Amino acid sequence: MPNSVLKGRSTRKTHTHTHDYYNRLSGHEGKTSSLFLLSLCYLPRSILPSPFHFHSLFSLIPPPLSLPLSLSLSPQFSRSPVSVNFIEVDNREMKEMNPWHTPVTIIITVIGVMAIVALVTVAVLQNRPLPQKYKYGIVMDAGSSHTALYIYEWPAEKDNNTGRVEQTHLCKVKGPGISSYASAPVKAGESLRLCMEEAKQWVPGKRHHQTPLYLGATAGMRLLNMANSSASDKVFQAVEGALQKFPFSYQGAKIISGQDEGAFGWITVNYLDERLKQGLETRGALDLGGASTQISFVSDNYDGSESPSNSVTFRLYGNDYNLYTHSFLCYGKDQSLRMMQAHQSQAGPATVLDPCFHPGYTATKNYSVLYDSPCVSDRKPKDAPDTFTHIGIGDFLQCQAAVKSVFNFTSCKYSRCSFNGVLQPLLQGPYGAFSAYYFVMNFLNLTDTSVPLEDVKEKLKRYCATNWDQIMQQHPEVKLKYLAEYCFSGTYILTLLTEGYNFTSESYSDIKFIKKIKGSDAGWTLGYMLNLTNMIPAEAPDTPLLPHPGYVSVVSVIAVLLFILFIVSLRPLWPRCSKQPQIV
Ligand SMILES: Nc1ccn([C@@H]2O[C@H](COP(=O)(O)OP(=O)(O)OP(=O)(O)O)[C@@H](O)[C@H]2O)c(=O)n1
Repeated sequence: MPNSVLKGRSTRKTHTHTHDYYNRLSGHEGKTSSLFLLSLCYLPRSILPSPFHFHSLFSLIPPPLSLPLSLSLSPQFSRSPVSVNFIEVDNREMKEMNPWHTPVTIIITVIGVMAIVALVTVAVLQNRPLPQKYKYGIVMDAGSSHTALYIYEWPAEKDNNTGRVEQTHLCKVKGPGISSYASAPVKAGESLRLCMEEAKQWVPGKRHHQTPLYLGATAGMRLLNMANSSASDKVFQAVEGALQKFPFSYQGAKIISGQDEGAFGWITVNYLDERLKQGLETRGALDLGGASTQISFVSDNYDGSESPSNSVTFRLYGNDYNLYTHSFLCYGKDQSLRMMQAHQSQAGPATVLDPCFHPGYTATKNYSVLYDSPCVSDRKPKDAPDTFTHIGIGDFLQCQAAVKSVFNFTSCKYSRCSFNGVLQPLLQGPYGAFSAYYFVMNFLNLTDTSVPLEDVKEKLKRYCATNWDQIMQQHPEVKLKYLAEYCFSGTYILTLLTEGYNFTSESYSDIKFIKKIKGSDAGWTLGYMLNLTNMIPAEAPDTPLLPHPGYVSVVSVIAVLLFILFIVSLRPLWPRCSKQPQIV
């Protein structure tokens, strides 16, 4: 831009004019624009692409502000000791020489800015997470001691692989397990009604019809089915009739096999721990119920060729697993107590002295009730009286010996066995122990497995020796049936783990007693539902390269870079300051 366009004035005159102009524009928005122009011209040369022609900058002021084409100073500037030369520019000439005023440049600029704004807006809006909608699934665990209803939920748009399934509600059915209703099957169905009503409240109405409802029965029904299959069928009929009255998508009630119970418990634990998705070392699962107990783990020493009935193979998230699992029917804690007491009362005595119950504990028990289970029925003494007096003596060491009597360690046709001639590969930790393992060890305050096993046994020894009256006084809130059995249950757990499964003083610390993982109960139900709804993909899902915030950031940065590029590309059109700004 030729310097001739600038028309410098004498300092004195300029000063006067400045004041005149300032007076005219005082409070006018023109102040800001003028200050902006001055600032641009005072930018260090290094950041300016070419020397600015000071007069050209007037053209950057929008037309209404660039008139009258006289530069004013903000009050701050006019008060500073620095004096400024006043500049007057011929407006018409300026317009002709400044390409920023050409319609094409203005249109390109406007379109460029609009395109960038549109790009960023679309990036933000299109990828904005939608308000979360959920899907639901209901699983009823019809266990030997009780039934529990679990409600799971997961994000609706991600059900085929990536959404996390979480437990939202647990309802414990009042009364015993459904197998206890063999003589009055209708009551088995009725017992489920309250929890089903609760489920109707927890699952939004518009999701009811698409919410799958499963009922899986475990060892209690396995035993009833063995003892009396028609009674078991009637219980299922009653249960089905009751469940079908509810608006959910009923998927059937069935007895799940011990192998499935073990495998689904293992899936639940490792799914909740996110070990499957990330392909991490898995955690073995130890599940202790009332009528059966399961052990499941992956071992490098087990490929399924030895005792294939203990092998379950999976392909989950792109990884192959060869799981060892075994379910010991009758080795849940209620049935094992029966087996131990059957052993103690083989001769049918009128009094049974029991080292696994507290001193001072006395109860009258019925022989026919004790032997009313396929786990012990064949051992019922012939000439026993109807009842016997059950007396506690609280001796841990004797209790341990009595508990051991329920395990058979004599025969093993495999390379190594746990008990009862069942193959068990070398233990490979870590392990999660849940259900009754947790209830019992938590009550006894023995969940810390870093405490040496000998100390754990010592604590249990003292607990067992404590008088029953004192125990009842200390725990008035605990159900008497549970309370009376914790000495036996603790002893059984330690014996099962160490003598049965061969945990040593060292490997005992690999066990973690758990109830919940990230808000969901550890147990077979979640794994069961994940399997039946195909919620765990065999292959690792394709994940988007960038999460939503990352995507928006990248698009925004690209948009800003494009904008800068666009501005720089117009460099030939940039206005210039004069080499010697007219500011003194
Ligand atoms: N606070 C509690 C709750 C339960 N229990 C015991 O824990 C066992 C129940 O465990 P659970 O996993 O619920 O077993 P079920 O599902 O009923 O049994 P199964 O899986 O063998 O059918 C029962 O022996 C019960 O007496 C306990 O000792 N303390």
